[in-house]
Amino acid sequence: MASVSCDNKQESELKLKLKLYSYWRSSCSFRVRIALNLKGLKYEYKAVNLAKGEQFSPEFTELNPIGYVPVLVDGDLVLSDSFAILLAANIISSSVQPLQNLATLKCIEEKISSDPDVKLAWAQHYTKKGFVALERLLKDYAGRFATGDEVYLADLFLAPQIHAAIKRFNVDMTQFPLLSRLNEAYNEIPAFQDAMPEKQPDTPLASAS
Ligand SMILES: N[C@@H](CCC(=O)N[C@@H](CS)C(=O)NCC(=O)O)C(=O)O
Repeated sequence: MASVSCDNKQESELKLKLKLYSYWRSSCSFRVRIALNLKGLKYEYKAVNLAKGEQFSPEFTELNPIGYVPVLVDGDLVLSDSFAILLAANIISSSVQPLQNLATLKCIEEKISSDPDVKLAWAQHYTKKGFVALERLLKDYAGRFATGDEVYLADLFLAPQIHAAIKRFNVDMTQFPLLSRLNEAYNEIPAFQDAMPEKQPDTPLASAS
């Protein structure tokens, strides 16, 4: 019995070794949640409420001085950028997500207009601009997934951005048939489903279970 409980203890310590600082709606965290799920890696979910500004708390900025999620902590190793965790899918990461990030939208609200429609139009504009480019770029490469018939890095970046476009920014996806088809494929995979914002422990959405 003693050795069993010791094994169990080791197992639970191992499970708790990985900690993901995440926010339910964060597309950058969503990328990493998919990757961890695909790898079958269990992690402790550490919720950082971006809407309440918890990313600027001293405890969090100790881990990531720029105040962004995700942060993955593996023992003594702290990885504070989804690129470092996953490598690249550049259009989403450089030309779409930063332009619809909470920090950008807040700046527009403070410096340009407090009308929520202005923020929404901005987010829609840059999302569509990126999606138009992606539809063209992926047309000769896509299979079931973005770059073939296997899930690869581009899919980890695309799925969260398409999800945000639909659920958060109300983008008309009929203009993007290829991305819509990819989104349907993502929605069938458990690793993607379990990483979705509405399934996270910190989601305020009623559908959370
Ligand atoms: N390059 C970073 C970007 C991280 C990032 O922009 N995170 C967003 C959530 S998706 C965030 O924490 N935003 C907080 C804010 O805007 O204050 C990465 O890929 O991890």
